[in-house]
Amino acid sequence: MAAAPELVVQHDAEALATDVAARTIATLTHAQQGRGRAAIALTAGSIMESVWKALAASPSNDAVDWGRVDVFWGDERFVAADSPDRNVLAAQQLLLDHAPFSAARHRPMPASDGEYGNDLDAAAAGYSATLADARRPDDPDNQPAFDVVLLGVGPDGHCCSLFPEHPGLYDDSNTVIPVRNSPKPPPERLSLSFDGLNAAREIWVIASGEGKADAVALALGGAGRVQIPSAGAIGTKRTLWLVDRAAASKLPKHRYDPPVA
Ligand SMILES: O=C1O[C@H](COP(=O)(O)O)[C@@H](O)[C@H](O)[C@H]1O
Repeated sequence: MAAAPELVVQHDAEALATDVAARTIATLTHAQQGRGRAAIALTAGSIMESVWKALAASPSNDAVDWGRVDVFWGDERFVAADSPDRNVLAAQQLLLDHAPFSAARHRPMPASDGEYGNDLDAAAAGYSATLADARRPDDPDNQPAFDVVLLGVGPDGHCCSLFPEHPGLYDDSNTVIPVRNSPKPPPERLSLSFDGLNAAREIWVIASGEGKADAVALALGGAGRVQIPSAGAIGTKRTLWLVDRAAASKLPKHRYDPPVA
Protein backbone atom coordinates (compact mmCIF):
# COMPACT_ATOMS: atom_id res chain seq x y z
CA MET A 1 0.00 0.00 0.00
CA ALA A 2 1.30 3.49 -0.80
CA ALA A 3 1.12 6.48 1.53
CA ALA A 4 0.19 9.96 0.23
CA PRO A 5 2.83 12.57 1.08
CA GLU A 6 2.50 14.58 4.30
CA LEU A 7 4.35 17.87 4.77
CA VAL A 8 6.09 19.34 7.81
CA VAL A 9 7.79 22.73 7.49
CA GLN A 10 10.42 23.83 9.99
CA HIS A 11 11.77 27.34 10.40
CA ASP A 12 15.30 26.76 9.12
CA ALA A 13 17.95 24.12 8.45
CA GLU A 14 18.94 23.83 12.10
CA ALA A 15 15.36 23.29 13.28
CA LEU A 16 14.84 20.83 10.45
CA ALA A 17 17.91 18.79 11.36
CA THR A 18 16.91 18.72 15.04
CA ASP A 19 13.42 17.55 14.11
CA VAL A 20 14.69 14.81 11.79
CA ALA A 21 17.09 13.57 14.48
CA ALA A 22 14.32 13.38 17.10
CA ARG A 23 11.97 11.58 14.70
CA THR A 24 14.72 9.13 13.73
CA ILE A 25 15.36 8.18 17.36
CA ALA A 26 11.63 7.72 18.01
CA THR A 27 11.11 5.66 14.84
CA LEU A 28 14.07 3.33 15.43
CA THR A 29 13.05 2.81 19.08
CA HIS A 30 9.52 1.99 18.02
CA ALA A 31 10.75 -0.40 15.30
CA GLN A 32 12.94 -2.26 17.77
CA GLN A 33 10.00 -2.73 20.10
CA GLY A 34 7.94 -4.24 17.30
CA ARG A 35 10.46 -6.07 15.14
CA GLY A 36 13.58 -6.62 17.24
CA ARG A 37 16.04 -5.07 14.81
CA ALA A 38 15.53 -1.68 13.21
CA ALA A 39 16.62 -0.88 9.65
CA ILE A 40 17.46 2.57 8.35
CA ALA A 41 18.73 3.65 4.93
CA LEU A 42 20.81 6.80 4.57
CA THR A 43 21.50 9.03 1.63
CA ALA A 44 23.73 12.08 1.39
CA GLY A 45 22.94 15.66 0.49
CA SER A 46 23.49 19.14 1.77
CA ILE A 47 21.19 18.87 4.80
CA MET A 48 22.31 15.41 5.89
CA GLU A 49 25.53 16.46 7.60
CA SER A 50 23.41 18.70 9.84
CA VAL A 51 21.09 15.77 10.53
CA TRP A 52 24.00 13.50 11.45
CA LYS A 53 25.44 16.18 13.74
CA ALA A 54 22.04 16.64 15.39
CA LEU A 55 21.74 12.90 15.93
CA ALA A 56 25.22 12.76 17.44
CA ALA A 57 24.38 15.66 19.76
CA SER A 58 20.95 14.44 20.82
CA PRO A 59 20.69 13.64 24.53
CA SER A 60 18.14 10.95 23.59
CA ASN A 61 20.30 9.01 21.16
CA ASP A 62 20.92 6.24 23.69
CA ALA A 63 17.17 5.48 23.74
CA VAL A 64 17.99 3.39 20.65
CA ASP A 65 19.80 0.07 21.10
CA TRP A 66 22.27 0.74 18.29
CA GLY A 67 23.50 -2.85 18.43
CA ARG A 68 20.11 -3.81 17.01
CA VAL A 69 20.14 -1.30 14.13
CA ASP A 70 21.07 -2.10 10.52
CA VAL A 71 22.34 0.92 8.62
CA PHE A 72 22.10 0.69 4.83
CA TRP A 73 22.61 3.18 2.02
CA GLY A 74 20.16 4.41 -0.58
CA ASP A 75 22.89 5.37 -3.02
CA GLU A 76 26.62 5.73 -3.31
CA ARG A 77 29.15 7.04 -5.75
CA PHE A 78 31.15 4.15 -7.30
CA VAL A 79 34.63 5.50 -6.60
CA ALA A 80 37.58 4.39 -4.47
CA ALA A 81 36.90 3.85 -0.78
CA ASP A 82 39.02 6.84 0.23
CA SER A 83 37.58 9.23 -2.37
CA PRO A 84 36.05 12.39 -0.90
CA ASP A 85 33.14 11.78 -3.31
CA ARG A 86 31.96 8.80 -1.24
CA ASN A 87 28.68 9.56 0.52
CA VAL A 88 29.60 7.32 3.43
CA LEU A 89 32.70 9.22 4.51
CA ALA A 90 31.03 12.19 6.19
CA ALA A 91 28.48 9.91 7.85
CA GLN A 92 31.30 7.86 9.34
CA GLN A 93 33.23 10.90 10.48
CA LEU A 94 30.23 12.60 12.06
CA LEU A 95 28.25 9.64 13.31
CA LEU A 96 28.89 6.03 12.48
CA ASP A 97 32.47 5.72 13.72
CA HIS A 98 31.50 6.99 17.18
CA ALA A 99 29.76 5.43 20.17
CA PRO A 100 26.91 4.64 20.56
CA PHE A 101 26.31 4.55 16.76
CA SER A 102 29.40 2.41 16.07
CA ALA A 103 27.53 -0.53 17.63
CA ALA A 104 25.14 -0.55 14.64
CA ARG A 105 25.57 -3.12 11.85
CA HIS A 106 26.68 -0.78 9.09
CA ARG A 107 26.45 -1.96 5.48
CA PRO A 108 28.15 0.60 3.21
CA MET A 109 27.69 0.15 -0.53
CA PRO A 110 30.75 -1.26 -2.35
CA ALA A 111 33.58 0.99 -3.53
CA SER A 112 35.29 0.65 -6.92
CA ASP A 113 38.42 -0.76 -5.26
CA GLY A 114 36.52 -3.17 -3.03
CA GLU A 115 35.57 -6.82 -3.32
CA TYR A 116 33.94 -6.40 -6.77
CA GLY A 117 36.77 -4.32 -8.21
CA ASN A 118 35.47 -1.77 -10.67
CA ASP A 119 32.66 -4.06 -11.89
CA LEU A 120 29.62 -1.85 -11.32
CA ASP A 121 27.09 -4.55 -12.23
CA ALA A 122 28.65 -7.04 -9.82
CA ALA A 123 28.70 -4.39 -7.09
CA ALA A 124 24.97 -3.68 -7.59
CA ALA A 125 24.16 -7.40 -7.51
CA GLY A 126 26.37 -7.78 -4.43
CA TYR A 127 24.57 -5.06 -2.49
CA SER A 128 21.21 -6.50 -3.54
CA ALA A 129 22.38 -9.77 -1.97
CA THR A 130 23.47 -7.88 1.16
CA LEU A 131 19.94 -6.51 1.45
CA ALA A 132 18.38 -9.93 0.88
CA ASP A 133 20.58 -11.44 3.61
CA ALA A 134 19.47 -8.80 6.11
CA ARG A 135 15.74 -9.27 5.83
CA ARG A 136 13.71 -9.86 8.99
CA PRO A 137 10.89 -12.42 9.28
CA ASP A 138 8.11 -10.02 8.28
CA ASP A 139 10.06 -8.31 5.50
CA PRO A 140 9.62 -8.79 1.73
CA ASP A 141 11.45 -11.75 0.14
CA ASN A 142 14.42 -9.82 -1.14
CA GLN A 143 15.21 -6.97 1.24
CA PRO A 144 14.48 -5.36 4.59
CA ALA A 145 11.45 -3.09 4.57
CA PHE A 146 13.51 -0.17 5.86
CA ASP A 147 11.81 1.32 8.90
CA VAL A 148 12.86 4.69 7.57
CA VAL A 149 14.81 6.11 4.64
CA LEU A 150 16.36 9.55 5.14
CA LEU A 151 16.14 10.72 1.55
CA GLY A 152 17.94 13.74 0.18
CA VAL A 153 16.61 15.52 -2.89
CA GLY A 154 18.62 17.36 -5.52
CA PRO A 155 17.68 20.73 -7.04
CA ASP A 156 16.62 18.79 -10.14
CA GLY A 157 14.36 16.55 -8.04
CA HIS A 158 16.63 13.49 -8.10
CA CYS A 159 16.68 11.14 -5.14
CA CYS A 160 19.13 8.35 -4.38
CA SER A 161 20.91 8.25 -7.77
CA LEU A 162 17.64 8.24 -9.70
CA PHE A 163 17.88 11.24 -12.03
CA PRO A 164 15.20 12.94 -14.15
CA GLU A 165 14.59 11.21 -17.47
CA HIS A 166 17.51 8.84 -16.87
CA PRO A 167 17.47 5.10 -17.69
CA GLY A 168 17.75 4.05 -14.04
CA LEU A 169 14.20 5.25 -13.49
CA TYR A 170 12.96 2.31 -15.55
CA ASP A 171 15.25 -0.33 -14.05
CA ASP A 172 13.51 -2.40 -11.40
CA SER A 173 15.48 -5.52 -12.29
CA ASN A 174 16.90 -5.65 -8.78
CA THR A 175 16.69 -3.80 -5.47
CA VAL A 176 20.02 -2.11 -6.22
CA ILE A 177 20.91 -0.96 -9.72
CA PRO A 178 24.06 0.25 -11.48
CA VAL A 179 23.83 3.86 -12.67
CA ARG A 180 26.04 5.02 -15.51
CA ASN A 181 26.41 8.47 -17.08
CA SER A 182 24.97 10.22 -14.06
CA PRO A 183 24.26 13.85 -14.99
CA LYS A 184 25.79 14.82 -11.64
CA PRO A 185 29.40 13.70 -11.18
CA PRO A 186 30.79 11.19 -10.52
CA PRO A 187 29.24 9.30 -13.45
CA GLU A 188 29.12 5.78 -11.97
CA ARG A 189 26.90 5.13 -8.99
CA LEU A 190 24.92 2.50 -7.14
CA SER A 191 21.32 3.24 -6.24
CA LEU A 192 18.25 1.64 -4.82
CA SER A 193 15.79 1.10 -7.65
CA PHE A 194 12.31 2.52 -7.18
CA ASP A 195 11.13 -0.93 -6.09
CA GLY A 196 13.98 -1.18 -3.59
CA LEU A 197 13.30 2.29 -2.24
CA ASN A 198 9.54 2.04 -2.07
CA ALA A 199 9.61 -1.17 -0.05
CA ALA A 200 10.42 1.14 2.90
CA ARG A 201 7.80 1.57 5.58
CA GLU A 202 8.59 5.26 5.94
CA ILE A 203 10.33 7.56 3.50
CA TRP A 204 11.23 11.02 4.68
CA VAL A 205 12.23 13.40 1.92
CA ILE A 206 14.38 16.06 3.54
CA ALA A 207 15.02 19.38 1.81
CA SER A 208 16.57 22.64 2.94
CA GLY A 209 17.18 25.93 1.18
CA GLU A 210 15.81 27.90 -1.76
CA GLY A 211 17.74 25.73 -4.19
CA LYS A 212 15.34 22.89 -3.45
CA ALA A 213 12.15 24.98 -3.66
CA ASP A 214 11.35 24.18 -7.30
CA ALA A 215 11.82 20.44 -6.75
CA VAL A 216 9.63 20.50 -3.63
CA ALA A 217 6.87 22.47 -5.38
CA LEU A 218 6.92 20.24 -8.45
CA ALA A 219 7.02 16.97 -6.49
CA LEU A 220 4.17 17.95 -4.17
CA GLY A 221 2.32 19.61 -7.04
CA GLY A 222 1.77 16.33 -8.86
CA ALA A 223 4.82 15.94 -11.12
CA GLY A 224 5.55 12.41 -12.28
CA ARG A 225 8.61 10.47 -11.20
CA VAL A 226 10.25 10.60 -14.62
CA GLN A 227 10.37 14.40 -14.45
CA ILE A 228 10.91 14.65 -10.67
CA PRO A 229 12.11 11.31 -9.28
CA SER A 230 11.56 12.30 -5.63
CA ALA A 231 7.84 12.48 -6.45
CA GLY A 232 8.00 8.72 -6.92
CA ALA A 233 9.44 8.00 -3.46
CA ILE A 234 6.47 6.56 -1.60
CA GLY A 235 6.69 4.59 1.64
CA THR A 236 4.29 1.73 2.37
CA LYS A 237 3.23 3.26 5.70
CA ARG A 238 4.24 6.88 5.46
CA THR A 239 5.72 9.42 3.09
CA LEU A 240 6.81 12.57 4.86
CA TRP A 241 8.34 15.66 3.32
CA LEU A 242 10.38 17.43 6.00
CA VAL A 243 11.51 20.78 4.67
CA ASP A 244 12.47 24.22 5.88
CA ARG A 245 10.67 27.44 4.98
CA ALA A 246 13.09 28.29 2.19
CA ALA A 247 12.53 24.91 0.54
CA ALA A 248 8.76 25.36 0.99
CA SER A 249 8.78 28.87 -0.46
CA LYS A 250 7.40 27.93 -3.90
CA LEU A 251 4.55 25.77 -2.65
CA PRO A 252 1.07 27.09 -3.38
CA LYS A 253 -0.71 28.68 -0.39
CA HIS A 254 -3.22 25.88 -0.08
CA ARG A 255 -0.30 23.52 0.59
CA TYR A 256 1.80 25.81 2.77
CA ASP A 257 0.79 29.22 4.07
CA PRO A 258 3.85 30.71 5.79
CA PRO A 259 3.24 32.42 9.13
CA VAL A 260 3.50 36.21 9.03
CA ALA A 261 6.84 37.24 10.59
O1 LIG B 1 24.43 13.07 -5.46
C1 LIG B 1 23.65 13.02 -4.54
O2 LIG B 1 22.75 14.04 -4.37
C2 LIG B 1 21.59 13.93 -3.56
C3 LIG B 1 21.16 15.35 -3.17
O3 LIG B 1 22.29 16.08 -2.74
P1 LIG B 1 22.29 17.67 -2.50
O4 LIG B 1 23.73 17.99 -2.21
O5 LIG B 1 21.76 18.35 -3.72
O6 LIG B 1 21.41 17.94 -1.31
C4 LIG B 1 21.84 13.00 -2.39
O7 LIG B 1 20.65 12.77 -1.66
C5 LIG B 1 22.42 11.68 -2.89
O8 LIG B 1 22.60 10.77 -1.83
C6 LIG B 1 23.75 11.97 -3.52
O9 LIG B 1 24.40 10.82 -4.02
